[in-house]
Amino acid sequence: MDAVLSLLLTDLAAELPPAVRLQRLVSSLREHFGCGAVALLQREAEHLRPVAVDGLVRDALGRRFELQAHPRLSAILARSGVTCFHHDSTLPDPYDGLIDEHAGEPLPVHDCMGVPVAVEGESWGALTLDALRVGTFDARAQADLQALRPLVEAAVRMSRLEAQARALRLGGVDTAERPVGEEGDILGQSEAIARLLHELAVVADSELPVLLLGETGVGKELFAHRLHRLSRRHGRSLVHVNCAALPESLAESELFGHVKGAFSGAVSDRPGRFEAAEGGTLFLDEVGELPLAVQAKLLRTLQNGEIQRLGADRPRRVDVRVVAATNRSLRELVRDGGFRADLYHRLSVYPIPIPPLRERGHDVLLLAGRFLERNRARLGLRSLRLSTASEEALRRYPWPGNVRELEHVISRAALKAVSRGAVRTDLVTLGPELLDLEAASAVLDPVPPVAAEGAVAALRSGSLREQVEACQRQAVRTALDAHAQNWAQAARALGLDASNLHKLARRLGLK
Ligand SMILES: Nc1ncnc2c1ncn2[C@@H]1O[C@H](COP(=O)(O)OP(=O)(O)OP(=O)(O)O)[C@@H](O)[C@H]1O
Repeated sequence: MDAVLSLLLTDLAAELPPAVRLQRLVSSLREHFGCGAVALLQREAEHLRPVAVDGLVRDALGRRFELQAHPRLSAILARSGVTCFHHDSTLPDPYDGLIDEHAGEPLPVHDCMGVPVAVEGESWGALTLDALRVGTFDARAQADLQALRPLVEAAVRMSRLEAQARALRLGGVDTAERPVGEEGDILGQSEAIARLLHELAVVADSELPVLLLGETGVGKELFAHRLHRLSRRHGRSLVHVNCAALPESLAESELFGHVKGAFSGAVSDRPGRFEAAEGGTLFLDEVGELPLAVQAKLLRTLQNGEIQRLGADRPRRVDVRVVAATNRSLRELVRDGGFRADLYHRLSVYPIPIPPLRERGHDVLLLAGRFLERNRARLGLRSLRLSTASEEALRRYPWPGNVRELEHVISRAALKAVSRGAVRTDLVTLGPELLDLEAASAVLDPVPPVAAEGAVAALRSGSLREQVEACQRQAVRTALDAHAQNWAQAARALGLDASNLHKLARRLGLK
C-alpha cells in the first residue's frame, strides 16, 4: 500500500502529465490487487472522486483492460457483442433496473467520452463506462473490501493534491508582481478570492453540478470558465447559454434541439446546446430566468442524463456537466413560484457564493491597476495612474456593479482625460473628478428631487428585500431620466449590461 501511495506522491512531485500518473496508478492497482480492484475502487470512490476513477477507467479502456463482471451484467454486454468473464455470485444484483430499462435491446457501449466503442467479437472483458456505472465488480476483491480502503483514501488524497497542483500550474491567483495577464485571468489577492479559487479547484474534478451565486459583475462567468479549465473536461467545449436572452418560445429548442418539422420553421434537424457541449460543460448563465416549461425538461436531463430533441420520438444520452449561475435568490424565486424547487435542489448540489467586490479589500486597487494598464495601452498613453484621493475613493465606494462597474469607471475616466487634452507623452493621473463616483452614488442613493415623503417612506419600510427593491427601482428610474430614457447609457451609468438592466427593470415591474 505504501508503495502505491509513495508512487503517487512521487509522481505528483515530479509533475508528470495526468495520463502518465493514471497509467502508473492502474499498473500499481493491478499489481497489488488484480484487475477487479480497479472497478471496485471506482464503485467505492464514486461519491468521493468520480473523476480520478473515470480516468483510470479511460486509461484501462484504452488498453483494453480485462475485468470480471457480474453474470447478469455480462449477459447485457453479451448482447452488444462483448463477452465477459464471470463467476457465480450470490451477491445482491444491482442491475435489475438496468435490465428492465433495456430489456431486449443491446446496451449501447460507449467509452467515457461518450464515443461509441467498436467491440471485437470475442475479446473477453472489454469494459465500458456504462458497465462501470452500474457497478462491475469482482468476487475476489469484494471479499477483501477492507483492504481497499486505504487505496480509496489515497485516491482521494491524490485528487486533492492534483487539484491543488493544477490550480498552481494554471496560476490560481494572479499577484501584483506578475505581469498583467491575458484577458481571462482572474485577479485577486484577498482571502475571499483565495478561498474561492481553492474551492473551485477541489470541486472542478467532481462531476457535481455547481451553482455560482453572486451579484451582477462579480465574475461568475469568469469563474465558470476557470472551473471548466480545471476539470477533466477542459479539452472539450464549454458552451455558454444566457438563459435570460433565450426567447421563451425558442428556449426548449435552443437547449435540446429539434427535428425537422417539429414546428414551422424547423426546416432541418438541429442539435441543441446540450449536444454542442457533449463531453464538456454547459454553462447556464442567469438560470433563474429559464421558463418554467423548460425547467421541467432540464430537471429530467439532470436526473437521467438524456435529452429529447423537440419532435423526436426517442431520447438520446448526453455526457454534459452543468454549471449554472444566477444573481438572483433562487430560494426566493422558488418561494414565489418562479422556479421549480426540485430543479433548485438538483442545481444547488454545490453552491459557490462569489463575494462582492466591496468585500475583497485591496483587490479593488489591484483590479483598477489592470484596467488602467489596459486603457493606457489602448489609448497609447505613456502612463496612466490614479491619484491618492482616487484610490481612497475607489476603496470606499460600495461597487454595486462590482468588477464590471470598476472596469467601466476606469475606462470612462481615462477617455475623459484624453478628451480633455491629455496627450501620449503625458503622465496622466486620474483624479476623483474624472472617476465621478459621486454621480454614480447619486444614481444609486438619490435624494429624490421632489422629495415626496411617501417615496422616502417606501424606501425605509417593509422587509429588507422590499427596501432593496425600492432603492433599485429608484436608481433605475433616475438613471433612465438622467439619460433621456436611453437604456444603453443608463445601463452603463449603473455599471450594468443593457440586457441586465432590461431584466432588472422587468423584475422590478418597471417594464
Ligand atoms: N477577479 C477578476 N479578475 C479580473 N477580471 C474580473 C474579475 N472578476 C470579474 N472580472 C471582469 O469583470 C467583468 C464582469 O465579469 P462577469 O461577466 O464574469 O460577471 P458576472 O458575475 O457573470 O456578471 P452578470 O451576473 O452581470 O452576468 C468581466 O469583464 C470580467 O472579465
